[in-house]
Amino acid sequence: MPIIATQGLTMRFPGVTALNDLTVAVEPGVVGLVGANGAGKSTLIKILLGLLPPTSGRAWVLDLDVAHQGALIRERVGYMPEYDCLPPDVSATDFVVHMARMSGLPPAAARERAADTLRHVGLHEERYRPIGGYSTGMRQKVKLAQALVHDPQLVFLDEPTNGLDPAGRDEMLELIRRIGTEFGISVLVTSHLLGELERTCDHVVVIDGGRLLRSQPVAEFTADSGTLAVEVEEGRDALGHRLADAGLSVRPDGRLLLVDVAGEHTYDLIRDAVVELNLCLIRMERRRHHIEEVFTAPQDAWRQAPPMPGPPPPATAPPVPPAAPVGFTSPPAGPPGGHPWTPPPGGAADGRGSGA
Ligand SMILES: Nc1ncnc2c1ncn2[C@@H]1O[C@H](COP(=O)(O)OP(=O)(O)OP(=O)(O)O)[C@@H](O)[C@H]1O
Repeated sequence: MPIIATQGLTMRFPGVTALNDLTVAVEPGVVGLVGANGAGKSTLIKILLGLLPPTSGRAWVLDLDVAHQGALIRERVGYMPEYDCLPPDVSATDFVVHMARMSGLPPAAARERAADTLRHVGLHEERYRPIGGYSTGMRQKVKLAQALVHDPQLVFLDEPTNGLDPAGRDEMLELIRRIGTEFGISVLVTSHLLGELERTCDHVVVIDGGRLLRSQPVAEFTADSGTLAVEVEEGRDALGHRLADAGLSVRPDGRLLLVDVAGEHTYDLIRDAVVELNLCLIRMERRRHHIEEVFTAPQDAWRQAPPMPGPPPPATAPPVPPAAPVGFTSPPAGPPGGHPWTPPPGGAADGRGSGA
């Protein structure tokens, strides 16, 4: 059963469409909801909690209809809002106990659950101090604790890493992961940072301008790219030209060469070229996609790669005419859609680069 499902969900505010015909379903687990600022993430959460009626469309949370069963949804779902209005004069313990009582727990159970939850989020030591003296990271933990205290089936965490330094961010992401794995609570976590969701989530939903861009397991986002990253100690360019001569599609990327895998023989060609050129191979590994590439078409990504310099002319040879290496090193003379170091159709380039 999906934990969340929407069908043609649309939310229009005066002058802005926050959600635009959004249809998506997500299964239990740790789910990332990602989109730029203003993409519609918080609006979706408010609709899912039954707090904001959509302009049109329908939505269900834990099989409950947001239009009629908002109160039941809020009993079973915890919510960590993006912004806080925590009472400064109250301790974390008193605040979280109060929230537990509001959720219907009796006094003793509320105190026990609050102590447990504050310990889980890492606020055990400071729990009796007034919240007004807390750092941003501690305030985020209080918000997280109050979302978890009534033992929900599902939590909505709206930008939980906002305002945190790198160490605080890592700690929060680790906590979120544990909520899903150790406590078995499903999580919907929003972020505008794709990279941090890659480590934390099982599934990612990407929205852009209120529309669904993608909904996919993280493993599919980060599937094998079909590219080998090759690093040699010195002689990157010589190796690149040699591999292109051999008919491989190869381009530079910093210290690396990225080689499209055309079959098992690709490995043999690289090995042979390294040996023939007497180079020191540091690594050769399959590349995985990064989740950020969702926003970058593959051809754009390749265009960002700096064009490879042509091979330096041998000291004794006459200078290479400027036009000669173009077919080998720059895209215009190659096949349509080709890229640096892709040899022209019909096979290898003239071989001037090889063995340089
Ligand atoms: N109550 C409202 N009245 C008018 N416009 C609103 C209202 N709430 C949200 N919006 C608009 O709807 C769009 C989506 O806002 P929303 O807060 O859902 O985005 P978000 O993805 O959560 O962004 P952020 O990451 O900045 O929090 C924005 O253009 C926002 O200005």
